[in-house]
Amino acid sequence: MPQPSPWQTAIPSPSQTHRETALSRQGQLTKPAGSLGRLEALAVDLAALQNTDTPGADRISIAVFAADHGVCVEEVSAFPQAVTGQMIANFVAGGAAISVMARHLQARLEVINLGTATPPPTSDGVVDEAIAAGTANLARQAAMSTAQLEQALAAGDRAAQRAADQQAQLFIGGEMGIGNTTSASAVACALLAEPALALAGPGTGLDAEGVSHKVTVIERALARHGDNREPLVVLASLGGFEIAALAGALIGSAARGIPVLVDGFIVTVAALAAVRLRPDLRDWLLFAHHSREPGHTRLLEALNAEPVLNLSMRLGEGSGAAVAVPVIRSACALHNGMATFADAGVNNAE
Ligand SMILES: O=C(O)c1ccc[n+]([C@@H]2O[C@H](COP(=O)([O-])O)[C@@H](O)[C@H]2O)c1
Ligand SMILES: Cc1cc2nc[nH]c2cc1C
Repeated sequence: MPQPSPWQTAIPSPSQTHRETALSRQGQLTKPAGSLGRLEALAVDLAALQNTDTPGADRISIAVFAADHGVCVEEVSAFPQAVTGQMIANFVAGGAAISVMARHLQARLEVINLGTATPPPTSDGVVDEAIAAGTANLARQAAMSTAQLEQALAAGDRAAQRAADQQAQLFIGGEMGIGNTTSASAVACALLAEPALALAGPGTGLDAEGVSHKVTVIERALARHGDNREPLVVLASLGGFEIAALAGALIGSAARGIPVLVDGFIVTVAALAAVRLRPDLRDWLLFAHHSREPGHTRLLEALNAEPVLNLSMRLGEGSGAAVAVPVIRSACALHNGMATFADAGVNNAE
């Protein structure tokens, strides 16, 4: 009997008992009901997901998935492709935004190389999951084979297993890949049956002319792909290794009972593909921030997601999710530490 693929494993249901206990506690804490706004719902969601009365986000696992994209030959990015490999080295050297945030949060950071066109200047400390030296040019052919897609999904699942081994209370997936907003936009267009114009944006910083060229490249890819919306077919045809690995990591985290804090545009596309594949994943996703990349608004709406922050960030790497962690920690500290009306001898509303 062939082994089931990792993304086929069961995803548990959040604990209804802990949700109810947490909701009841929120109603007894010394504050007018609802006055902590979204912080209340965040604490209640985490209590249900973590199967506990005392939710927390002290132990965080961040995995940054990096890969190159064949579609870069179509000149769809403001930056050269070599930056992907160079940034991998910067992530492990500690100089990237996500490296700083991981230290700041005392989170575990791992950097996973799914395959770059130019090898990183150093691979010390990088998890090597290289599949190929980047995907094929999705404007002209399928980005990857189904075997490569399975490899990427499995690499993501292994990252989720390492997070579980560390007893992570929260998983953050980040990404890095020059050209990946073209791939992510194309995947989103195929899944949502939207035109390229609705989802393509500047990415790392294209001007208006650059964005129109990117739209024509995505239109070509969509015409080649046809109207198949099956998530695995869409990922193989239009995706990237890091996007597919993220989809595997999100499903793998949920399957192991670890809630996920979703980052920006590219991670949200991976989340959309993963939710289409496994609808029960949706319960396990908290949305960290609203990216400046214009297509993110449509994606958040498709996932019925209300992100915690909107700071006009558009960096990727998991940086927006990392910046939202102090808010999540605040929600948990308040939930766990506040006195109840009864404890404090404060009168509740009539
Ligand atoms: O996360 C986001 O919302 C986001 C929005 C725009 C760009 N990025 C990052 O920029 C890179 C892709 O941009 P581009 O223009 O090369 O397609 C990639 O490494 C992403 O991490 C990330
Ligand atoms: C420098 C740089 C850093 C990044 N981090 C994520 N995407 C990126 C793209 C560029 C260009």
